[in-house]
Amino acid sequence: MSLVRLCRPYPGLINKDVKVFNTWSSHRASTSTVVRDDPAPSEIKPFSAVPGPKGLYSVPYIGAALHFKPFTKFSANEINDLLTDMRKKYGDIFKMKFGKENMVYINHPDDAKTILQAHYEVHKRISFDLSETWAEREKVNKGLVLLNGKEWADLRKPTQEKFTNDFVDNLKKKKQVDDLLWELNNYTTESVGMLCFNKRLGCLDAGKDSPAEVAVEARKFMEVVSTETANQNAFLTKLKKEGKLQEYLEKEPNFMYSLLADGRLSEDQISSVVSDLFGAGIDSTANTLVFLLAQLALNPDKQAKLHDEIQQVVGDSQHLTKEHLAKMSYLKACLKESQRKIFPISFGVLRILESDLVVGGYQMPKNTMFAINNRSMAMDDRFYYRPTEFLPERWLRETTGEIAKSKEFPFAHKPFGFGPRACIGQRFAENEIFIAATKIVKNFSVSMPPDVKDIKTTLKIFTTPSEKIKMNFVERQ
Ligand code: HEM
Repeated sequence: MSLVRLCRPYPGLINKDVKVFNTWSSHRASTSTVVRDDPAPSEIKPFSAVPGPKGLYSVPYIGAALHFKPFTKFSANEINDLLTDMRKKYGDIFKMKFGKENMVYINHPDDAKTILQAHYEVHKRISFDLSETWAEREKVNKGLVLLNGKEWADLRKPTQEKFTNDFVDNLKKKKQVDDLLWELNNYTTESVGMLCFNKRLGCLDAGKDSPAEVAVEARKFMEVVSTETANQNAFLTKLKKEGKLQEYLEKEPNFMYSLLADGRLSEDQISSVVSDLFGAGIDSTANTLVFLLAQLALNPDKQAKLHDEIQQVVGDSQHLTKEHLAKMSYLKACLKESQRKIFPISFGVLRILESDLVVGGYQMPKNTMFAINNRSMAMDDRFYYRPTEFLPERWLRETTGEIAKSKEFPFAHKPFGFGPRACIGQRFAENEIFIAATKIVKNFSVSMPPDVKDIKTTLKIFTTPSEKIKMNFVERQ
């Protein structure tokens, strides 16, 4: 099983009959350039009228390949530039061949809203791995949904802080790192490993073979998951027999126990849930942290502003509390802005329609595949003031005027997706990122070599830097 399969947030495909549901876009933007009227029913156009490349480009499989080198200037890695080009040519909705199907690309927040808010019963997924057997995993899905919410995200806060401190101590010794993503992979593996297995994996211990290394190799990765699941199961069963389980759980809330206690799930199924979480939780958060720290390094004025906020809110306190985090609006704005500048999911948020739907004036039939082109919207000056700049201020509650126009288009930026199948790890990831960023910026001034002016990315499920990121960590006095 590939790590892509484990990490991808778009597991397999299932088919069920669903009700017909019709709606059309209702968002009203106040910015004159983007106000759009809902079409009268007589004006609704058929799917065949959705614009897009035609002729050879619409031949299954071959059509998609013709958009790339050597036929055009775009490499596969530059698909987002190609899509932005297409938007300029065809407008906010266009379709292109994706294998043998059509993929409809959505470039306007109104239409993104219509699609994300539509009614989905089964949430078919667009799979990147044809060997996927979702039916197997569907049985455990309810477990995942039950886990959605604040409680389990809070489970690991105290230990999270402990190993964030270890991570910071390591950085104090190192002073600079040549591969920031690798360091952060260790941090996020430790973090999500603690969530999944209730124990430290030792990723941050000097001189030890890092489980993060193990995690990038799929076979060993599954070994870690199944061994730890079995260990955890045995441990909890022993506590239960000894009558000590309740006491243990009160002191040490346990994520895996909530799955084991569910009774509907076998150990294999729990391994499957946990491997999803473990896989999805490593690359996603590590890359997001890399880009956040890189943006702060590239924008020292914003870093100074964040440091001021941290000093004001946290001061000399050794412990970060949730009250501290609640007050740090600039920190949250920095993360949101960093995710806007570099959208974490390379392909954007994807959906398959389960019933007919009018989107942007077109009648889209059931089973239409949509890609919300978040990256293109993020750089669109109809929705963002000076979109190429890192401006966390645009997200602050008190900011008004043109700079804040992004707040009128919440559906342009959904880095964790939306609705019942939105990211299950959002709160956990945000906590992890906020704690790490606060501790790092509190302790260090971060910078990159002076010749680095921007971050280039490469196309993976989770957007990742195309080159190793070197970062200096200069301890603050
Ligand atoms: C910054 C970090 C992360 C980002 C940006 C991110 C983003 C996403 C996105 C965009 C989706 C698809 C949502 C949709 O289609 O509406 C998703 C799904 C998912 N994410 Fe995350 N994620 C992150 C961290 C995590 C973590 C830490 C975990 C686990 C601990 C996790 C577990 C999952 C799972 C299991 C799904 C599939 C949910 C389902 O299909 O019901 N993610 N994520």
